[in-house]
Amino acid sequence: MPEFNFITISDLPSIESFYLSSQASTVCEPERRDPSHEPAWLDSTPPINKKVPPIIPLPLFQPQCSLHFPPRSPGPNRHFLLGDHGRGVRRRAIQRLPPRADPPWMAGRASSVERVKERATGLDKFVLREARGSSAEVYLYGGQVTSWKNNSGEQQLFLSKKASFKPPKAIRGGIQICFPQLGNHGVVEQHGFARNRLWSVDESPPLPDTTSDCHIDLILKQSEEDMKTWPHSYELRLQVALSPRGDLILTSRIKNKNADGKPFQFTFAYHTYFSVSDISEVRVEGLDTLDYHDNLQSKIRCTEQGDAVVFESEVDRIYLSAPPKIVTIDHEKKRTFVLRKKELPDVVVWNPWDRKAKAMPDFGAEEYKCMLCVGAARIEKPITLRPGEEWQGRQEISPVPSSYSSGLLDPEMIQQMQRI
Ligand SMILES: O=P(O)(O)OC[C@H]1O[C@H](O)[C@H](O)[C@@H](O)[C@@H]1O
Repeated sequence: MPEFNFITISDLPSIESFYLSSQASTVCEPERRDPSHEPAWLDSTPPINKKVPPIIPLPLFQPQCSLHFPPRSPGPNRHFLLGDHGRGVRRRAIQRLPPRADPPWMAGRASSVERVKERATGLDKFVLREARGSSAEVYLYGGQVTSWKNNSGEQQLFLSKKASFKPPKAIRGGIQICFPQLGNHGVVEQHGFARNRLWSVDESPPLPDTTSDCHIDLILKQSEEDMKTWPHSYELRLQVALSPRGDLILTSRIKNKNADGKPFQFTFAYHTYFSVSDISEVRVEGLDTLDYHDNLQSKIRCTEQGDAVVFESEVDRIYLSAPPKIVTIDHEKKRTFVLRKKELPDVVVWNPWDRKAKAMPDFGAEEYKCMLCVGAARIEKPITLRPGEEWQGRQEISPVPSSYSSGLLDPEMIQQMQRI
């Protein structure tokens, strides 16, 4: 699903139906007055996501209306043509749209990235503060995000009160980077070594894919010690970014730097601990009908029967070949996490429930009630890289109001998105 750009068109001509086009392409043809109609598309070059319905019914005959567009369609400051349908472009109108203005409270505020030494742990972390209010904390230890607050300052990630920040234990919570393996199927330790190694700041990061001006780039390379068990030279880059909307975007790049000509193979996961209000009120959508490996039943392959995953006992699964968008709905908190992923087909879903919670030294006995792991991964089909080759994977999480569920957008969400 694309994100949306919003524009406001003033002075709509009073015509019964119209179409709207941009320099690049025709955008959509709203059906006559009936808001329940899907728009018809006048052409398909370049392809536009046809699943996008006219979320805000187009109020014809009103002097002003808001329309939504997929991101590749025109943004601010571009020309639009407005014409009545069927008879050519009769009332040709070209509008130059004003750039979306920042809200007044943003005046003088800028994003920042600060390096801080944590007194309690002695570890270095980066504090990202996006100008519109969201923030994140990223440790050099594990390259791990341990905190992510939305634009209203609410924590979105779970971090155990009993988390250990002492190597070699991985920090329990946040987003763990699992490389070069997830689980214990491989030659290295459970979930790989990346989550408990000290990363460095990436001094020569690749150009960011996002428009975010609030990000940190980290890098992990092989150590002599690790070469004993996993004899490969690699560069694992991680960029953590906050978007103006408060989304948390993680991009990883892994490059084979072997000088001996040998390829290597790995699996990967963003083991993401969400903070939830009450696990029994949470549902994960987007995984229905998928096959999964059930780690509680010797990894046997099962098929999801429900239309959503709900939690009444321990769950430890790897869903296979999931769609690019997975939605975790927290009814009680009225909050939804929309997780979008690239090159990471699989999804880890885990809640230890009471018995396992008690058995974990770095996890509170009751904490299973307020956390849920849902993370993008690449497990079933490991990646093989030859020397010089690079792989890139990405996980993007957006916090949205709970009335949003898979594939549907509602006016409340749109209003909220319009405000930022
Ligand atoms: O305790 P950890 O090594 O961090 O692993 C925590 C959990 O991670 C994954 O979700 C695995 O599927 C679980 O079996 C495991 O218990």
